Amino acid sequence: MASNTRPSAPDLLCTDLLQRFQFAILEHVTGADFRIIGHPPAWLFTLYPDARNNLPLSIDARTPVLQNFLADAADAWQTDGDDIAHSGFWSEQPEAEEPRHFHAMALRHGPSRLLLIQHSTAAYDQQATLLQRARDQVLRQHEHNRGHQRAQHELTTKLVDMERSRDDVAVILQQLGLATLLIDQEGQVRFLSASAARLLDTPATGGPNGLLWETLLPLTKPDRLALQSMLQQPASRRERVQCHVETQAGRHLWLEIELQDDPRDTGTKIMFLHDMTDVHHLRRLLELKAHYHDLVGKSRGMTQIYEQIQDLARVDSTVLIEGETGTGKELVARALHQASARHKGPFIAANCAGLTDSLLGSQLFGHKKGAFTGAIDDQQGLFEAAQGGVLFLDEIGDIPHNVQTNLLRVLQEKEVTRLGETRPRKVNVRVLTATHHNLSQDVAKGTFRADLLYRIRVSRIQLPPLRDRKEDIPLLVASFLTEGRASMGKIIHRASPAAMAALMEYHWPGNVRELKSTIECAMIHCKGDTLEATDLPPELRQGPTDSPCEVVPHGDERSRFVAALGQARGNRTKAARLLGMSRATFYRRLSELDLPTR
Ligand SMILES: Nc1ncnc2c1ncn2[C@@H]1O[C@H](COP(=O)(O)OP(=O)(O)OP(=O)(O)O)[C@@H](O)[C@H]1O
Repeated sequence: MASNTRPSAPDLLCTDLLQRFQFAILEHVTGADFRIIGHPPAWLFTLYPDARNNLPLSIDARTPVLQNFLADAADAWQTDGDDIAHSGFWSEQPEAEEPRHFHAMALRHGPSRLLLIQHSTAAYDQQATLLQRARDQVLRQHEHNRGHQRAQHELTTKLVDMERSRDDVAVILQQLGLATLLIDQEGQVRFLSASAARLLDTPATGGPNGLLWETLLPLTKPDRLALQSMLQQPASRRERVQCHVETQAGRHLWLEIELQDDPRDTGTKIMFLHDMTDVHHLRRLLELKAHYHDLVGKSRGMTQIYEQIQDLARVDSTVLIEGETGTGKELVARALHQASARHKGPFIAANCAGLTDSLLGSQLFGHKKGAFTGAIDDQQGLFEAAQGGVLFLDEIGDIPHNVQTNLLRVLQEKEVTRLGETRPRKVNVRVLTATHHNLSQDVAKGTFRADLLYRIRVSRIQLPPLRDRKEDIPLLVASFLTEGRASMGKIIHRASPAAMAALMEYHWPGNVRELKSTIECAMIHCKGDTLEATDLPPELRQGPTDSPCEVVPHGDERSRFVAALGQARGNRTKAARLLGMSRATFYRRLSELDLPTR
């Protein structure tokens, strides 16, 4: 075990708690060198066997994601605030072992630059489940917190042995440094330890002061009821109660409250307050920053998008989502739907590109039987289908003029009239739209109605291209490897440092969609458990290659399209995927390039 532990008294509980969570705590020394704080978990030595003897521990290409993360960590260490940098989840598979999943956080603690690495015990490809489980795990692990149990044992023994006055109890509680209250049968606070007073931003009280615990602890009603009910339970059936408290100084705390009987008088209860606020914040940060619904990314650009989505989820306005092809516009629309009060209603996506006036009109607004040739039945449109939910209109810049006029009317009146009918029907639908066009320019050119633009652009979200947020690439790669593992059944856990460098270097004109198809393609050709640079398409590599990976050659755009169609044997969906673009964009470019769309 590492010998240079630094157990300063106030940090002991915290360090112990982090270790309970399987955190390895490293302090930055210089460059990639770190000093291990406390007792490192055994898994650290499976990653860095030499750390057992050769301190300091040097982070290197054995953990490429972690090595990569050091650049982000350096930024977080430089700030004076409470910035925490998150690596997101990644996997390592030490020789002859099951894959293990990790995430790391970098933060400053006074002058110390800390790197916390956590071994995540659940499968990281089920992050949502993991977060829920992690929370349960927090509770379970905390339950077994040895330091705390020792303290409680010591307390109980002393109470039984000594049978002294309450003053003695108070002295012991005080010395143990735990946040505790003693409450009598009437619910009055008989004692409040200095730690508890500090935690609650209230003066300590060594003796009875007539204050009820409900007054001292400003809990929400459900939390108060839960605690009251726990007070009635026999000791064997009591569980910890999780509570949120806003202190007198306005601080928000997340506590777990544990109740014990005073061994000399079971009418008196000892309340232990466990402060879980940091853990709560860390988890929230982790949850908020590394991914949001199905969106992956922890760059500043993406975290700002997550915040925007959260804000816009609270209102019901139309939103225009702008961004290059493959930047995740549809995922943003889906996240907005999921985060909003309409999440129980439907999410209907319609692509407006490449459809004629009447087809798109009938698709959106519905039609009456006989309204046009082929209208063999009454048919509701997508507006009606999205009733109570969200209608996402992709490629809104491509809708024909006639449909623009009808759409404007629906947005204004909140009612649709099916083609061939005169009776309008009320609709309650939130409309989200997306485009890669510059709609202001389309308005200037006269191809898009200005009044419709103002209607749909009440709020806007602008997605950054991938080349402007390359720090998201390792996280996206990890996420696509996970998806690929599930769908292809190939156990590939990581990209080699050289492959990762090539992925970071490339300019990604097709953005995240192109990255995703690149990883899928590379996984097909990968022979081992690590993606190598040679598994990547040639445009990402330097020098010639004999990789059999299916790729589209460089050259002018028309030849690239022709080559892609050839490779895909005329299958347009496959050709679009090879070029890293959506079908809609592919069809649009085909007609712009004067290539057959059928
Ligand atoms: N931030 C992201 N995290 C994870 N996957 C992403 C992200 N952004 C895009 N993707 C993936 O890339 C692909 C394209 O995403 P999406 O269809 O949302 O892009 P788009 O901007 O709407 O594209 P287009 O303009 O071509 O229709 C999808 O497979 C999606 O899952």
